[in-house]
Amino acid sequence: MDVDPRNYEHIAIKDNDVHNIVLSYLVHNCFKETVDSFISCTGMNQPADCLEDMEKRKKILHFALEGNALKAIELTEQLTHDLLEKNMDLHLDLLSLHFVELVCSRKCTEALEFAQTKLTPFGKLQKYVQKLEDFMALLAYEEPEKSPMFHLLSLEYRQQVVDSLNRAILAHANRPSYAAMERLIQQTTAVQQCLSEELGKIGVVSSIIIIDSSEIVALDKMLSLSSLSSSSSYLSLHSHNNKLIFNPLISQRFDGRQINSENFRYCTIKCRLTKTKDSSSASPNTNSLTKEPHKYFDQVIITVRAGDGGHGAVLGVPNQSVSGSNSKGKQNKEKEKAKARWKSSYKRDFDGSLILPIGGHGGDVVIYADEGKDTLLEFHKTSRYSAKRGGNVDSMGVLSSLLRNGLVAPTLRVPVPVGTVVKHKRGKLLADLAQPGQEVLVARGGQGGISLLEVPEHKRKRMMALNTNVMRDDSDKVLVLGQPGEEISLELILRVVADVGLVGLPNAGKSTLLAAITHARPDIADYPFTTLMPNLGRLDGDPTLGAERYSSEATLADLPGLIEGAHLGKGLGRNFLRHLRRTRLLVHVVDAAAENPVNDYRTVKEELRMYNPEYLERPFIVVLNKIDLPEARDRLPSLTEEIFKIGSDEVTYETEMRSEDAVQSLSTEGAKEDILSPGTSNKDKKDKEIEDYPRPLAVVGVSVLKGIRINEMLKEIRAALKEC
Ligand SMILES: Nc1nc2c(ncn2[C@@H]2O[C@H](COP(=O)(O)OP(=O)(O)OP(=O)(O)O)[C@@H](O)[C@H]2O)c(=O)[nH]1
Ligand SMILES: [Mg+2]
Repeated sequence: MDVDPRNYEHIAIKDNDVHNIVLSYLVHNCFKETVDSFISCTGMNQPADCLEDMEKRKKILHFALEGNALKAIELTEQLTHDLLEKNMDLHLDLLSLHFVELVCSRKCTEALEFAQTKLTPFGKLQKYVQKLEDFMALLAYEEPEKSPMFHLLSLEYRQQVVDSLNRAILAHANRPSYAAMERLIQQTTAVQQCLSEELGKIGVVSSIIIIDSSEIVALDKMLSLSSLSSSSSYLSLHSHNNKLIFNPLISQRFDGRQINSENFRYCTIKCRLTKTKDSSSASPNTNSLTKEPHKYFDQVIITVRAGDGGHGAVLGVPNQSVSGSNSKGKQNKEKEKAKARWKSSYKRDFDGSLILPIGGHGGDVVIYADEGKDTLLEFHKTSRYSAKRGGNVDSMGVLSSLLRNGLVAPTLRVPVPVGTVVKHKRGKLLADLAQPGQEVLVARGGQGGISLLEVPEHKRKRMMALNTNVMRDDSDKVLVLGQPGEEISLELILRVVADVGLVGLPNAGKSTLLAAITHARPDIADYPFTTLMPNLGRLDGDPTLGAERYSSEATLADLPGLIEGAHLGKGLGRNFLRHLRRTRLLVHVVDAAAENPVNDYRTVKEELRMYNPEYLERPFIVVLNKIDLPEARDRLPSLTEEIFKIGSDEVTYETEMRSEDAVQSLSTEGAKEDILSPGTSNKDKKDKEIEDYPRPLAVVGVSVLKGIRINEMLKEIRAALKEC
């Protein structure tokens, strides 16, 4: 009788099947006591063959897990003879456990010697080199638990090795290396994943039929879930000839054979897929990033780590003894030859001293200003940057002229937007990357380790004549190890670099103005706070200047709109007011068709004054926008006059930020508050009225949308830029 998968759910599960799965799991993992009580509870027969070696395996695994890897190796060899000889991966893993144990107990000399005698022979095979380097690197750290290779010291790593040892011993005894239950869990996970990929993140109840669970092997990839529709939530896994077949509808594809219920034993597992949160959106950081990018636009903390230096090596002197010859003359001849070979194999400096290879320098970390970057947003997603470690000197080698220095790791170059200030997390200013291409070295890679000669005591005297620095000496041993690279937490603060800052209430037309005179394409819409983050645009040079036109090019920054109370944090504008710091000229954009444009203008000025009175001392022009609308056009003359009158003739513009002010302002960025607190030296400025500050350089009526009087406005902007 063919089996309809929809009927699988009604198939009764036999207790015995489940008991077998559980028992095999307990035996597999050497839970001896539990095995005994499980058997007595369920009344199952003692599976004598399986229990036989459980005791021995348990002992071996126990030693390995406790850190006595050498004992575990010894017992494994007794139980399995050639297992470790054949399985080099496992052998190295076990030896590494002993090495790690020595490192953890700070027995560095012992660890180094153990590595040289037992681990480095594995380095003959390229596939082990990286692993060996990682282990050796542990020696370079005073606190290896805090090194980048810390996971090698973890219990998880040890457990992993113990698990693979267990599997290898079982496989060696021709027993399944994974317990049926482990397989089952793996398969269930795979099915769950396939289901959720296929059906989306909707709730699905699926019945997974595991057939002949003791024989379950990996999923057969030839079958797909293509025929799975959201309504068919039944899957079946068929085991036949050690092949597991996975198909929503009973497979006609199953080697062309008919499947019927008599061929298989069944065991049903129910699994419910529930709505799961997408892990990427689960992180609060990413979540808030997508919702409120403006908050993360210009400030971030990152950690950078330079690469560790590669290790030097303790180099052996080539073996000069010649064995197997009885003839003295021949022996002497061979000896002479070996001596000559050994001498010529030295690399020497011009003064005859030996040159020994050194480990490669670890990669430095450099931060540089890149014109292609606009924001610091991406650093919120990836906040850790690590350079590569330098290459080791070939520790297998004897001294020869072919021995090379370890490879120098490349510098890790991290691009940031132009205008980024780089600081130590706790304050110290490192660099202000205001020009494209400017860079700062923030973390130095570790120095590579030196190499030493392993010279027997009786030859030492003669060798000393060659070079005094190459002798092996206990106190120098540490220098053989590459030095750790620097790690540092940095604060990056973006200061938009622009010549002109556009300020005004929301909806005044700032973004429209930017789009009208530059190639920038900011979002424009008929509602406030369209602009959430500054937009930059490049104003072409003045064509009337001929060849000098390029010197009159300028960058404009369109900032989010300001509202009353912005200096106290209302709206978005305050987040960006600090970006006006580097501008030379401000352009106040006023909606001349608004209810009270003069009031609007005053509001913006007041906010600037409250935030930083110096902003009112900066040269500025006023653009009365939207004069295509009759209500603006009609009152343009009176508005122009009124606005022009606000301010004093007597004060002059502060056309330049003095350099010490600039440095001061950057080094106090940590406080983030540009608002002056009472008692500061600028208190007087803050107490001044708007009328006490300079008047605008010009007031122009335009319609940036309709292109009315744009040229006049450009003329005023250019003239003002020339002045400051
Ligand atoms: N009639 C008219 N409408 C304009 C003019 N300039 C801009 N607008 C309109 O005013 C609205 C707001 O323009 P935006 O450029 O987005 O204003 P904004 O100052 O950047 O606003 P925020 O980004 O919210 O601060 C849009 O609907 C524009 O089409 C103009 O000269 N005339
Ligand atoms: Mg805008």
